Amino acid sequence: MKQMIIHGGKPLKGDVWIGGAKNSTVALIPASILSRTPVTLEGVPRIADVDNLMDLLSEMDVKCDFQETTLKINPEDIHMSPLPAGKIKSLRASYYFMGALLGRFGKAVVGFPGGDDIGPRPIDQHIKGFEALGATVKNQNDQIIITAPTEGLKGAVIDLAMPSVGATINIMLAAVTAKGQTIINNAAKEPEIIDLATFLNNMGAVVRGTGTETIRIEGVARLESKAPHTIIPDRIEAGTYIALAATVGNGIRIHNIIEEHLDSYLAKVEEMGVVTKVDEDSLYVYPAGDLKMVQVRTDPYPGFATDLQQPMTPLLLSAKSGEGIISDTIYPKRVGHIPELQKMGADIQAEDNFILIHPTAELKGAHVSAGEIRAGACLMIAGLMAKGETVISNAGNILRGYDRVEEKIKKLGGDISVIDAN
Ligand SMILES: CC(=O)N[C@H]1[C@@H](OP(=O)(O)OP(=O)(O)OC[C@H]2O[C@@H](n3ccc(=O)[nH]c3=O)[C@H](O)[C@@H]2O)O[C@H](CO)[C@@H](O)[C@@H]1O
Ligand SMILES: C=C(OP(=O)(O)O)C(=O)O
Repeated sequence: MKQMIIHGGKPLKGDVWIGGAKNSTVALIPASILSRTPVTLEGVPRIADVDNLMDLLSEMDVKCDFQETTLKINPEDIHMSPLPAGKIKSLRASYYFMGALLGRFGKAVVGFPGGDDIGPRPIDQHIKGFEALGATVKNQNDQIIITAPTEGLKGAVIDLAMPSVGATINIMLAAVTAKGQTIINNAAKEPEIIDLATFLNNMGAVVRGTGTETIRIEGVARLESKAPHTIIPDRIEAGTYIALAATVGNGIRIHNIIEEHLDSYLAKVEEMGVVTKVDEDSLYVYPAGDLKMVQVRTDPYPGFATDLQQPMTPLLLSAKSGEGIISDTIYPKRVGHIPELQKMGADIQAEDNFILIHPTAELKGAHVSAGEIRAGACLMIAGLMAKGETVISNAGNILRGYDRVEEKIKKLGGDISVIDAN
């Protein structure tokens, strides 16, 4: 088990570079098997989710070569293989192999995905989408078996009950090679979905309307990658460093960002009184003065991202007065950080589906556990703020999605290390 050890209380300063978006990357890697030619992805983050997806690709004889931030994927010798358990459970996005295998082979046998423990995460909308395209979906021994009819998948109109990121992407992956037109209504609008559409369209797919609530797909027979694809920057990683800079920063410049992707988040941070200056693709966070408490409500994009409510919490704790209320409408039970922050002396409680936060003058180091990736990011920032030593167990959950985090924080002057502990 990985442990993150932090000696807090030191001001951080300097420059940090944001990696490629985890939630794009984990869709682009499964999407690569739709290509009949080798694929090159640039700006790939060094995160455990990528390692696990590469292991899943190797089970299907897809070769990967990952150097620096360039990942070459060669699916030319791919064979259809069931992906029943093991690595499938290590991340959420392994479910994209359902759509990708169905699109490529007309059949997918994939175990139920893992991922963060943030409350119930059903996949009924994914299944509804596959069935609308003509596939038969069976649930056997903790595996989903999805089979296209002999004549292949056929385009359909699919009305999602909610704008699910995963269902939108999975349906896109299956529909790009289906016969005829597919329309996804009430589609998710996240930037990562646009990134995936750019990748697919550059391989010959015809996907229109991503970023709006209606996506139209005209099925094509064959996809071929012809040019490298550069992944968009990770807006959640960027938001995490903004919270870090506003709590323990003494002037931090965050490079490789797309400001528009952070609009709702920056609006809240600025409402608190944090001063930032945006340049072309970087953002400078000034050392924070007295901060005002604010209320936060998470929503689907372009609303405030659920993945940023926990990383922003240490910033709310450092407000001068008032009561902060967080309402996470996507995952109301995403509260695993609360008992851990309480161990550090934070005045924070979960009540019904709300999180109540009161200013906490000083956090103290403690032994805490990162139950999931963003709870971990929250505890990491709290540890950097706190007096004394903080030991975060289950730190592998942080490494699942934060690119070279130890190196980046050390470079800013933070006293942080990640060790193997048993
Ligand atoms: C790999 C990836 O991109 N993960 C992100 C993705 O997760 P993920 O794709 O799993 O999240 P969804 O957008 O699908 O979920 C949104 C909401 O819809 C519900 N739902 C979803 C699908 C379904 O079939 N039925 C159903 O009820 C979920 O329980 C949740 O309440 O979007 C989440 C919401 O922004 C983020 O927190 C995750 O970081
Ligand atoms: C919930 C998250 O990830 P995943 O969907 O991969 O579990 C996240 O990135 O915050």
